[in-house]
Amino acid sequence: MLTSKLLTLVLVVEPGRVLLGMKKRGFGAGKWNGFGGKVQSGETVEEGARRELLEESGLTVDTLEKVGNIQFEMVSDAQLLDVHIFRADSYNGEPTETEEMRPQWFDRDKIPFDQMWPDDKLWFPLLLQKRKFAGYFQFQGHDVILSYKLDEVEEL
Ligand SMILES: Nc1[nH]c(=O)nc2c1ncn2[C@H]1C[C@H](O)[C@@H](COP(=O)(O)OP(=O)(O)OP(=O)(O)O)O1
Repeated sequence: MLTSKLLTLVLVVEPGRVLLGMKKRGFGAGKWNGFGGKVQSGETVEEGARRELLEESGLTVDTLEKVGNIQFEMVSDAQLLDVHIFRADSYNGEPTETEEMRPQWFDRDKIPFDQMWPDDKLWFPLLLQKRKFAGYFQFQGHDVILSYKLDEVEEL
């Protein structure tokens, strides 16, 4: 049976640019990504998102907007990754390098999709346009998408 692991991902967006972090270790190391990780027992998904954002970037946010939910299946792994994606349009603090992530701003038209998870280029345009989405991606390894479904939704 497929069980699933709850994960968060936060994208901090300013009018012309997006903050990404270079993942220095663990799952997805070597890729630019939003900030996030596993939801711990006893916390809500949003609490987990705020905690991971602070741990990985040094930032806090007043408002997190739920923008996406994607399930990832890695073939030969019995556990689905259930990733809840949030957008923050303002933040407090200064982006700070941590043991896990090196933050860097990218202009909206220079997002390094070739150094990101390959699904990101499909849903980033929706996130940047403040549209909500839900999806499912089946991966072989970390670079090949075998199949996927991605839909814009009204509510998450
Ligand atoms: N295909 C994908 N596209 C994407 O954009 N983000 C993904 C992704 N698959 C996973 N992620 C995100 C979700 C989450 O924010 C992060 C993985 O979580 P973690 O950082 O907790 O993993 P680690 O194994 O490094 O955890 P720790 O051992 O707790 O540090 O990668």
